Amino acid sequence: MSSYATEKKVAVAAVRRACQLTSSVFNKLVKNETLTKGDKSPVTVGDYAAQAVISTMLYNAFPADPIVGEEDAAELREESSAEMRDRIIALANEALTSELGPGDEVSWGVGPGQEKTAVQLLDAIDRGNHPGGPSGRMWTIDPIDGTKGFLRGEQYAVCLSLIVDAQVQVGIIGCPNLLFDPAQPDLGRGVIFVAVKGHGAEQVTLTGANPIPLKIPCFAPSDISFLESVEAAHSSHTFNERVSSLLNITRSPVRMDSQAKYGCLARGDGAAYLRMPTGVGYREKIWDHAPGAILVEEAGGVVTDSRGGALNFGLGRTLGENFGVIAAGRAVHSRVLEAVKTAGMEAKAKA
Ligand SMILES: Nc1ncnc2c1ncn2[C@@H]1O[C@H](COP(=O)(O)O)[C@@H](O)[C@H]1OP(=O)(O)O
Ligand SMILES: [Mg+2]
Ligand SMILES: [Mg+2]
Ligand SMILES: [Mg+2]
Repeated sequence: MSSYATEKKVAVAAVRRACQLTSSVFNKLVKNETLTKGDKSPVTVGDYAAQAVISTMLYNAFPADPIVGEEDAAELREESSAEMRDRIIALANEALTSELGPGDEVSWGVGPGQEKTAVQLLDAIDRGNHPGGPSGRMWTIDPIDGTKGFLRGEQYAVCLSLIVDAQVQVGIIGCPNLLFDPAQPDLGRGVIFVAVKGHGAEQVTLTGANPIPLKIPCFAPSDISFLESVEAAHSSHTFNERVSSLLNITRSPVRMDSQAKYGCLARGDGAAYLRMPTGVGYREKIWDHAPGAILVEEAGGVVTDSRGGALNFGLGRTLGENFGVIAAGRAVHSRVLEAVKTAGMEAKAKA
């Protein structure tokens, strides 16, 4: 099985630079309220600029690889976006060319990259327009996952994956605001989760240091707690409550935005991630689950939809029909799956 060593190096380096960018956007634009509350622009600036950085670095290393990215530059190309566009270009170039210190020589093969023109960076964002599908290599980019968490100064994630013939091979999740070790808060914040299919999962610092292999622990029933979205609109809190009570779970759920939930699951901060749709019609996106799914599987866990079926990353930009997501260690997963089926039947009988 390929170890995807070059892909992993480039992907970690790209996520590292993008994390530096999103942190700086938060400090410059969100924390100081440079832009008014409720204005979606700080996150929009961060989204576009981070996708530009990651896409540029991927192109440098793998020019033929298609990209399924969340953002596209259509709006940015409009004359009315000139001010925001300039800000994005400056931020992306700063992130692409800054000296990051130890471990950075991997980024471009030879240290920091060259400045890019506005045209090159807009084109880089638009390279994320690949439709996805069942065959070939493709990368997924979610430049800021958990935008609500980003704006609150809580959890968000910079997410990147490599999919080959519909199978996720490499997954990287950068979490600038996540404690490196919740048991040792003085180690500070900032984690990059890394997984390669068949080669395990690990976490490193934002500088790529201190690698720690990840393995989902076995949980005693009394230690089980759920990880779930903060936003009730993104996944059903009430359904999770019912599943918890069917399993006699007494611990409160841990609420957190973004794919940081998959990372926390992979290292044992929470025993199961349950994401049930809140209504009909929303289709989960592949960039919201591919990096998390490979991470949890490589840490020894199981990721399925709510019926126990595999997530299909070969259907296009979405996971197709949305039946939710259940991720957990093997033993917990089968118990949660049973309870989800029971809760689902109860809900149907009531409707
Ligand atoms: N109705 C919805 N159901 C499920 N997920 C959603 C819904 N609306 C948005 N999302 C996505 O959920 C992800 C965040 O999940 P969480 O709340 O667990 O952090 C985001 O990628 C967000 O997409 P988007 O970035 O387009 O808003
Ligand atoms: Mg997302
Ligand atoms: Mg996003
Ligand atoms: Mg979004």
